[in-house]
Amino acid sequence: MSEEPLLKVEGLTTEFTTDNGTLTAVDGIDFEINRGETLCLVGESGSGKTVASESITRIVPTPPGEVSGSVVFDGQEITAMSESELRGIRGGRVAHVFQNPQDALNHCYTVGWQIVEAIQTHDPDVTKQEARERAIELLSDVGVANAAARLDDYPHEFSGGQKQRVMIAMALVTNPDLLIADEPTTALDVTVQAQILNLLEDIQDKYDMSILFVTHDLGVVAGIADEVVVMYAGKVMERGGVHEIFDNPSHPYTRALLECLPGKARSAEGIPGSLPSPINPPDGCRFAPRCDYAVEECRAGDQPPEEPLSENHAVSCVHYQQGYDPSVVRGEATQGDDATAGGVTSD
Ligand SMILES: Nc1ncnc2c1ncn2[C@@H]1O[C@H](COP(=O)(O)OP(=O)(O)OP(=O)(O)O)[C@@H](O)[C@H]1O
Ligand code: NI
Repeated sequence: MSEEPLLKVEGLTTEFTTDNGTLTAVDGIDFEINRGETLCLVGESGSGKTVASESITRIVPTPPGEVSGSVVFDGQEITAMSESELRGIRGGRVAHVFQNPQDALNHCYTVGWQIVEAIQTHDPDVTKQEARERAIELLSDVGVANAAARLDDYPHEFSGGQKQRVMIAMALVTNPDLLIADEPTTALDVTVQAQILNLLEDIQDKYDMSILFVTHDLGVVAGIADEVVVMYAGKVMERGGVHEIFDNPSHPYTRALLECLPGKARSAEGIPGSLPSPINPPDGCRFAPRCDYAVEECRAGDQPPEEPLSENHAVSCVHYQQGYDPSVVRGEATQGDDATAGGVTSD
């Protein structure tokens, strides 16, 4: 019998009431995160990754947002919890790290003061002295050199990468089971990015956490993910283990994202076209309007059901359904087929 996942999300849907109508940012997505594992939620800007990750503990603003579906965290249905019960989980067993550490740190207080404050808020029985010692330990754990001395420095005395380390230290205060990191390296330069990714891997082991890593950059996914969920316009396009996704990318959207990585065919321009309106999404596969391989069936009904490709790999694409030929979307020439794979745009 396999161990129950730490997080099990089913039919997660988040809608916003706007002046122009109801905007569905996340439209019935499912995923699971196993203990000690990292799941990457990846997709272009506006796909609904942030909203999905913030809907788990409902830190998404409600209203105007409304979250539905099931979120089971460590065996407990948390969607049914009251605001006050949820507060115990957020910033506790589930911690968040965001893209811009400067927005989250208070400029007026030393970094040490802020960590001590977080420690004492979490556990009022901890003395100031104990909290300071713990803060030094945390800062060392996240790789801040001379942690004891740096405690009395203000945020502006830290570089961007160091500030992100401080934010990670703050997230670790409660010894969370799940760390949700939303584009934590996007604002950093490439070398620092790599250091922060390594840090996350190190502390994941030390603190025995699961990580939900949100990014628009498939390039960072390979190094950190165990599992990958590719999102587009509020829906899941493809999911699988990191090897399945990189060695056998199957949805035209995933394949297009890979083509946009540095050094690849579309690295300069990105995927042509733009996301559909989340207020009035197209019928059929959400990606069909931008897909080189869309046929009539791709433009009708709902998002196609996920077709299993292997034990840990599934794709929501008509071309993988029975009666269709997936080689068309995979750029593999089919025998006796004169249609050019890689091809014809239908609009
Ligand atoms: N508070 C809100 N009110 C109304 N619409 C919102 C709100 N927050 C997000 N949205 C909309 O929800 C959709 C998904 O946004 P989200 O921020 O989750 O995308 P994302 O995948 O995280 O993109 P990025 O890579 O840019 O961070 C977008 O269309 C966005 O405009
Ligand atoms: Ni986002």
